[in-house]
Amino acid sequence: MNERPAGWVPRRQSSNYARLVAYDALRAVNTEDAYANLILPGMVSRARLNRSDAAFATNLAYGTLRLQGRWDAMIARCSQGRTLADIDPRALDLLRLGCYQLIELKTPPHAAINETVALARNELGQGIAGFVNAVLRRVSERRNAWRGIIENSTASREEFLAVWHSHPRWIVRQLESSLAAAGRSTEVEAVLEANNTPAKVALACRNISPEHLKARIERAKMTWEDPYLVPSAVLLASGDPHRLWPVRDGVAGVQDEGSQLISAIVTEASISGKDKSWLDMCAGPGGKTATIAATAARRGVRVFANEPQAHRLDLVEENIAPWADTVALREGDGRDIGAQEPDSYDRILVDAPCSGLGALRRRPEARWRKKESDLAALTQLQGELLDSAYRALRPGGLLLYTTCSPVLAETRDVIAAFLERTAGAELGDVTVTANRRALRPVASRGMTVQLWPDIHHTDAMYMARILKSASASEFAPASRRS
Ligand SMILES: C[S@@+](CC[C@H](N)C(=O)[O-])C[C@H]1O[C@@H](n2cnc3c(N)ncnc32)[C@H](O)[C@@H]1O
Repeated sequence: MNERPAGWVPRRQSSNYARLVAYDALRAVNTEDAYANLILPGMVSRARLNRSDAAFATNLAYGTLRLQGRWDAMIARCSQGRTLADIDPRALDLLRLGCYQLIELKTPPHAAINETVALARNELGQGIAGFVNAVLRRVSERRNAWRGIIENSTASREEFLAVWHSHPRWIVRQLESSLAAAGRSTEVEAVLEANNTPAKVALACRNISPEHLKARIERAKMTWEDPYLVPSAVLLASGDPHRLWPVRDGVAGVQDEGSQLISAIVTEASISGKDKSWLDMCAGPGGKTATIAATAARRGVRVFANEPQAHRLDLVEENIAPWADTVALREGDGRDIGAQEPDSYDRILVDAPCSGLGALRRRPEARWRKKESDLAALTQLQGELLDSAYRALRPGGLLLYTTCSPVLAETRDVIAAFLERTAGAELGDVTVTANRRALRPVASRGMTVQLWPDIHHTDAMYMARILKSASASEFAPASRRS
C-alpha cells in the first residue's frame, strides 16, 4: 500500500546552520543597518559553527551582500511581474542568498535551490517557499546567460556596469572620472571587479621582523604570502590574525599595504632641519599612528595623535599601547590646531575623513549607504583640515594629505583649491619617496599618488605632499570656518 497514515506529514528538512547564520546576517544588515563584519563573528560563535562552516557562512553573507545589485536584477526578471518592492523582504534576502550560490559559487542547482527552499519553508512557511522555489528555478535555467541578458536589457554601458558589478551608479561615475584623470578611462570594470574581491589580510611589522612574524604564522599553522607593494608587509593567506600573539601585543598590526606605504612616506620623506615632533591630525582608529609611532620611538621623536571622536580615540590608545611613551593623545577638532600651534610640527599627516570609496572591498554593504550628497560637506572639512595643518607645519617640514578615496573632488580638487588660496604653498613630489619605498612603481597623477585595488592590491588611496617654505608662514590661510 502506498497510502500514508492519517496525520502523516513529510519530515521537515532541517535548515543548514551556515546558511541560516548567513540569512540572519542579511536580515540584520538590511533591516537594522548592522555591519556584517561586526555582527557575523558573534552569530557564528553563538551557532557553534565549526571552522569550515564559519568560513562558509561568512563567505555566503559577504558575497551575497557585495553583489546584491546583481541578484536583485536577476530576481526582478524572474518574478513574473512582481517588482522587488512587492516581494516579502525576508524572501528577497533568501532569494539573494540562493542566487549567490547558483551563479557565483556554482553550487549544484539542486543543492542551492533545495537548501534555500528548506530555509524558506522553515523560516517563512510553505507559501513563500513555493515562490522562492519558482524564482530560483527560473534564475537557474539561465545561469550561464545572465551577463548577456543584463547587458542587453540595460539602457547604457554605465547602467550595465552598475547593475552587473553591483555598485550605485553615482559611484561608477565617480570612479570613471577619477580613472580618466589617471589615463585609465577604459578600465573601470577592472576596478569594479576588484571592489568585489575580498582584500587579503595585510600585516604591518611594527616591532618585529617580517621573518620572525612569518615564523609565528607557520607555528600557528597558518600560511603567509609575500607582500605586493611594501617590502616589510606580510600577507596572511589564511587564518585569523588575532590568533597571533604579535598582533595581540600590537608589535604587528592588520593594515592595508597602501596605508603602510603612507606611514612609511610620513616617516621617510626627506625634510631639512629639526625632526622631533610629528602630528597625526585625524588619527582614529590609529593604524597609521601605530606604524608611525614604532619608527618615531626608534628615532626619539614625539608623536601627537589627534581625534575628535572619543570612541575612536580609545582605539588609537589601544593601537599605540606599545608606544604609549612616544605618543601623546589629543581629543579635539583638527581644525583648531593650526591657530593654537602655528609653525610647530616637523611632519604632519592629514589622513582626512572621506567618502571611503577607495575601501569598498572591505565592507560589503557600505556602497549602498554612501550618498553623493555627502561629498560637499566632506570636501569642505578636508579643505579646512588642510588649512589648519598648513598653519601648524613649520616651514621646511612635511605635510602629507591622504584619503582612502579616489574621488576627484576629495583629492585633486581639494589640493588645487588649497594651493590656489594659499600664497607660498607648493605641491611637493610624493612619487619619488613612494617609488623608492614600494616594491613596484606606483601610479602617479603628476606629483601625487593614486593607488588602485586592481593594480596595487591596496585600497584606492591618494597622497599629496604640500611644501611650506621659510617665508610662507606669514601667508598661511586663516581658518575658513565661520
Ligand atoms: C580616514 S580616518 C583616519 C584613519 C586613521 N588615520 C588610521 O589609519 O587608522 C579619518 C578620521 O578623521 C576623524 N575626523 C573627523 N573629523 C575630524 C576633525 N574635524 N578633525 C580631526 N579629525 C577628524 C574621523 O573621526 C576619523 O577617525
